[in-house]
Amino acid sequence: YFNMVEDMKKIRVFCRIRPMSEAETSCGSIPVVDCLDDYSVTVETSRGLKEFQFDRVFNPTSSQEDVFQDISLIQSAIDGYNVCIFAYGQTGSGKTFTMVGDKDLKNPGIMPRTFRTIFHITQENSSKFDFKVSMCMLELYNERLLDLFVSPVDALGKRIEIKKDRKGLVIAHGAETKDAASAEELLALFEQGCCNRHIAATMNMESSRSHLIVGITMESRNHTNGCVSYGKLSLVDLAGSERVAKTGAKDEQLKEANSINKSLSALGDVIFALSTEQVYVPYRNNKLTQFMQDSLGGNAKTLMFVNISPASCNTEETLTYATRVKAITNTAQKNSESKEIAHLKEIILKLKSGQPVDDDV
Ligand SMILES: Nc1ncnc2c1ncn2[C@@H]1O[C@H](COP(=O)(O)OP(=O)(O)OP(=O)(O)O)[C@@H](O)[C@H]1O
Repeated sequence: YFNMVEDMKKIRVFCRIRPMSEAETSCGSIPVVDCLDDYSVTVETSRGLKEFQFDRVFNPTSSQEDVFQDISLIQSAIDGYNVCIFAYGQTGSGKTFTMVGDKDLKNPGIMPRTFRTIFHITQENSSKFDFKVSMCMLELYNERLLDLFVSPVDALGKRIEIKKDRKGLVIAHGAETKDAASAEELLALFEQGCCNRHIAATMNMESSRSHLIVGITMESRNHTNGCVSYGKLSLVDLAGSERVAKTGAKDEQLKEANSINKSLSALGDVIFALSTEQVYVPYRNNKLTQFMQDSLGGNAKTLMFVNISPASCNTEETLTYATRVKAITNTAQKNSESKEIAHLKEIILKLKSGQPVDDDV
């Protein structure tokens, strides 16, 4: 039943408003973004109040737990679906905070919490299934994929190609894939990857100017009938797309910004094509969308965060991002609260509380 509910909502957009930063307050900016309820955001603009709808809105006081509690897609990936969760938004809007957490992981975000949840679910089901969990970790920098499980110098000498494997999953051919038997092992692999990313940053590849891609593959074998299913979870922390004119970027920075903008607009085109049910979906236009191909569209489930700053100095960017995702939320909204979904939700609640259900769906 859980997957039936999730099936009806293939792309969902959550909005997270971060608190005002010290820099914003000290330069005289004021908060102009408000949450009307769990689904709507208003932005005060010089042309009046603009309202935007999302599948869920998190306000500046929402904690990392609150955000993670609303993500139910980890179970879907373990059940054999391809799932993609990513954060999108202006530079400094809170993408890394949402996806990874703060610097020393005192306030862990979606990625570390996901590692724990995967093993929590697999342990709960270990009497019925054998599970195998593996992970690859990549950085997309200036349109080049780099393996974060090898040293940055070695990574530069490696060629990584995006291919489909025998099971039909998209893989980064040439990149290391490591198995993990516990949440701690998965977290240790992730920290190793982050460490290589920091070293690379000191070699002039600033990490916030690159996209971080974590791919987790989950294989489950049913003890009773021997059936094997494969699910893939792609967790992506996208680089911020800075407006080149505003930042006055030059040479190398300009190349980085252009490359980031290229992959973000390719991703935007794919999401738009999917949400408007176009026949042709332009996955092959960019390495980012090529890698995410099996986790966007088709049977895959996508959760996109749009991170925004509440400050008046960022109103223009906030409006741009909110407007860009409007086409998607409109479609998602249409699918989200049908009678069938409400009925299935009721059944799930009953099952959770141990009450009997009539199987008349
Ligand atoms: N919800 C939040 N609560 C508290 N602090 C936050 C929140 N979101 C972001 N921050 C803080 O705001 C700052 C910028 O956030 P973050 O680095 O996540 O932005 P970003 O969108 O990933 O930026 P970039 O595109 O440059 O990588 C960080 O210091 C972060 O800790």
